[in-house]
Amino acid sequence: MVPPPPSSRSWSIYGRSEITQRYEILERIGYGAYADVYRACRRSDGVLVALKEIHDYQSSFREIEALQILRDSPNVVDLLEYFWQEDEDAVLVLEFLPSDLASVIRDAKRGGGIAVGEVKQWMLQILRGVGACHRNAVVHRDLKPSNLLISSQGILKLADFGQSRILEETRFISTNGSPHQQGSEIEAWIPQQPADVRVGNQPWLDGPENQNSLEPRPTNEDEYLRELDDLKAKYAMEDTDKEMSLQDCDASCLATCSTGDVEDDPFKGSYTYEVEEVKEDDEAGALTSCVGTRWFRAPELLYGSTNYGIEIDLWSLGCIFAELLSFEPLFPGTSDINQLGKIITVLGDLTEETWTGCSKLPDYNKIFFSKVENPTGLEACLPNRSAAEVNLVRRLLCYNPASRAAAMELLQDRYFAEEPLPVPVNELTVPSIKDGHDESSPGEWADYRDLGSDSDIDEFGSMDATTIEKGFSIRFS
Ligand SMILES: Nc1ncnc2c1ncn2[C@@H]1O[C@H](COP(=O)(O)OP(=O)(O)OP(=O)(O)O)[C@@H](O)[C@H]1O
Repeated sequence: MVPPPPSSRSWSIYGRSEITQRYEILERIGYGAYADVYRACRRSDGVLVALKEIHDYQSSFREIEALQILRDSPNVVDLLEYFWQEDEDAVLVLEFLPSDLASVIRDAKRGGGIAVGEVKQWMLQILRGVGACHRNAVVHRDLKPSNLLISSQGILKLADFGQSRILEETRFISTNGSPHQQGSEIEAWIPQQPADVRVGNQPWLDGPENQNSLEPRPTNEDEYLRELDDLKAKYAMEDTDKEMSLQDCDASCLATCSTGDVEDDPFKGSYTYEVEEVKEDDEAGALTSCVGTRWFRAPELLYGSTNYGIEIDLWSLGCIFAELLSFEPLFPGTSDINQLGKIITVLGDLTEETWTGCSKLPDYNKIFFSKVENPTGLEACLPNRSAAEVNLVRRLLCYNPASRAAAMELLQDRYFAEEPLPVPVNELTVPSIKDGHDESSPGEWADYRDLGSDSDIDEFGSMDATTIEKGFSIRFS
């Protein structure tokens, strides 16, 4: 999504005395779909911080909740405090992290690569950060290189939890219905009570609306297991409802046209999604499929799944690792359909043979791709990389979400124990300049970033659209 021009932004942070008394705001350093981020100096001790002013209630809530849960994780950005008053945007005070993985990749592309020992250390830190999220039942839902921030000492930290969700038990069940075989995650079902770091008087947080979203967590295991049973029953019913209301297609972002739309524009559904960007998860707990930046979005999301879990982060991780190894985005799709096409061209057909149960995905029977006789394969996308490196990426980029290796599992991969060993963190090369999204620094890399977000022009290639019972089907070649 293209953010509003600076002139239409609130800039309200400068008028917030409770903030400006404690922090000197130095400059705006970035913005995203929902937030403006400023570099600031804490008046009491001169420490640099990032002030993230979030313009969306739900994003604020999600980011604060996730960061509280993950507050002791060394590879997750530190939330120092936050300000949130009624009728005002939330402002999060975060540790200031001057660089990010996108800049590491940019510098590698421009100037001769990254040593294998450094690649391994970046990967280890990413895996520890993602592992911490998943152990705590937090699914990030927007992992990409520019959300992996880096301190000047080389410590990499996951940031931007505005799209994150705390998962309930059912989200650890893979979409094909079998329990997820990731032992370490089982204990992580028990969500932790977030520590309270509220600042100031925030009575509205205790009102009924907020009690709803910050539900008290069960405190002991019996209580928790009882809640799981309730949830299972609830989601079982919900899934049946979804099957029956498939033709409404209102929860998916791909080819969501009804027959009525065909007359106007068979691809209106896709365009609509581009404009709407992130849809909300519904109140009953079904997740939206419209999350994350497209290039890093898992195939089940592209096919409209609303019943997914940590596995979508693992797919993103595979794309990030591939980019770290080749300095090029692996699947740079220009539309959701084009994105799926790019994935299938490399990995081969997505069928019941490659992922049992995929035909039940909401949009699976609406989009058909011609059979890919000779998939490109990951090796060809990662030229000059070792078999161990390709294998690491392959363990993440599995069509079947349940087959994707967990972050904690990958930490044990022999790749990290083989020579050359990961370099110590303080020997990593940290780019001194980060490419922001700021208007003042447009250019090649900014364009690169924009391409990854949901934008506009679709490249469909040749296609046939035919009317079917539930709407229409599109066949691409
Ligand atoms: N702790 C931080 N230290 C330094 N810079 C930061 C920090 N947090 C965010 N930024 C900068 O601000 C930019 C926007 O922040 P962030 O990605 O968190 O916002 P967002 O609105 O949620 O973005 P997106 O549209 O990518 O989801 C980031 O790309 C980064 O450059």
